[in-house]
Amino acid sequence: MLTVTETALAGVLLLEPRRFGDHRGFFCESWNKSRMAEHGIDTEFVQDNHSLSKEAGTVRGLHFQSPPHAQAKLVRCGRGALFDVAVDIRKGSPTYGKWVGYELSFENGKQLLIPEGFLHGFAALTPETEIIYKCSDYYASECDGAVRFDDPDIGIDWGLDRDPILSEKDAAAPLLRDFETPFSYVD
Ligand SMILES: Cc1cn([C@H]2C[C@H](O)[C@@H](COP(=O)(O)OP(=O)(O)O[C@H]3O[C@H](C)C(=O)[C@H](O)[C@H]3O)O2)c(=O)[nH]c1=O
Repeated sequence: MLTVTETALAGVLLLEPRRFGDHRGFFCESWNKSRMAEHGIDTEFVQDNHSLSKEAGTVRGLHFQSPPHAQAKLVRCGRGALFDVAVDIRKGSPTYGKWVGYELSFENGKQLLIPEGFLHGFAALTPETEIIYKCSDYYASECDGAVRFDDPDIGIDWGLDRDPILSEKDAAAPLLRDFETPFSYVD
């Protein structure tokens, strides 16, 4: 009912809930607390987010919320397709500054679990891309933080074939080297 795949970043997981297809379409339990616990995932989610990116090439990120309102996220694509990215920013982590990215789409039904201590961002790959994601803490604007999506020290390959559409906040975000991460790695 749920396939969980580890990634190159410990704690970042790729999830594929089973879809029951029939002549009408499909049914899928997109999130099941007990099923997640069977895979050792006990993240408590408190807020669902949903955004629409009208144009392909829209990039939102790289964002985080600092403690005491750090957020883990469970991300999926409600419509269209997106390239979802997580970056490890835990001081002392063996994978500090490293990233992983996966195509999440309505078609493939894949989800990405991103723990606290990681940046999150995505690029819309199609027009009218909708992202839907669970957060483990509430929005706290005073804890909102960002790093530039095109930080050369991180080196994300977004697969964009055009200049990205960014918010003013994202266009003005600092580089990783210019900011003190609020997260520390715990082995
Ligand atoms: C995130 C958030 C935003 N807002 C309000 C604040 C702004 O007035 C408006 C747009 O916010 P923002 O431009 O930060 O939205 P995104 O650029 O999509 O940011 C999100 O995109 C990346 C990919 C993330 O992972 C984060 O959840 C979040 O940073 O929604 C809220 O009211 N609650 C919220 O939880």
